[in-house]
Amino acid sequence: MRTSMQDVASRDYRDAMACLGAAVNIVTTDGAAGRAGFTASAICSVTDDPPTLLVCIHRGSSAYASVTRNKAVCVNVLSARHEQLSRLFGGKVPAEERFAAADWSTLTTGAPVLANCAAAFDCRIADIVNVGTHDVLFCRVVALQRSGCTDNLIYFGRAYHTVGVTDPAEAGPESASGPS
Ligand SMILES: NC(=O)c1ccc[n+]([C@@H]2O[C@H](COP(=O)([O-])OP(=O)(O)OC[C@H]3O[C@@H](n4cnc5c(N)ncnc54)[C@H](O)[C@@H]3O)[C@@H](O)[C@H]2O)c1
Ligand SMILES: Cc1cc2c(cc1C)N(C[C@H](O)[C@H](O)[C@H](O)COP(=O)(O)O)c1[nH]c(=O)[nH]c(=O)c1N2
Repeated sequence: MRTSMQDVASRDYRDAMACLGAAVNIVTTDGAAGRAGFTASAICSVTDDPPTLLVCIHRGSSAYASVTRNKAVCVNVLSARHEQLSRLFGGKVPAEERFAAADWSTLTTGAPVLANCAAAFDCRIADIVNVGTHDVLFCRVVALQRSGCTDNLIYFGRAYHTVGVTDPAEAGPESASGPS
């Protein structure tokens, strides 16, 4: 199907975006404005000098006030075994219940860092740009956590998939490779 620029409805846009596979992350924050976190796929690297990534957050998200007031986030890149955790942080579950489901530490900003995630980027928010329903957060990386980097959780075609080699001993029953 071809659609011209002027007819692009948000539903058509989302249907096309569902064809763009993306890594799944849990973005967390903590500080005076409280602890919060949400699942996010709209994240990418901006520049390595200074190390900066961007995160798109819906202004209606329950995490929005805490994230923007604390001005700090940790981007926790999920591994294959984190599908269930991604679902918990994907909406409608109270923050305490989301965080109770995993082990967390901190690096520099105090934002929660997920134990054994593929990588964690601890960031201060350097700039915020409003675009439509979302804010684009430009996040300066101030500390890192890296682990084995063996596998990733991917969202594609409105379903979870995995890439890389997953240790069967670590994988949960829900994290088999392929759509779920
Ligand atoms: N960037 C986002 O805010 C974003 C991304 C992925 C999923 N979601 C949310 O997760 C839920 C399930 O999503 P789904 O992929 O199964 O079906 P969907 O039809 O809602 O989304 C398909 C694709 O469109 C994009 N998208 C969805 N909602 C968006 C939004 N509000 N702004 C910008 N891009 C958006 C994403 O790339 C998503 O994978 C929905 O509530 C969706 O809004 C939001
Ligand atoms: C795979 C996947 C990917 C994303 C999301 C969901 C899922 C399942 N969501 C939605 C987001 O996680 C959800 O809306 C928040 O948790 C807000 O819900 P609550 O307001 O907390 O109930 C989401 N939201 C957002 O603001 N930016 C994003 O990049 C994404 N990406």
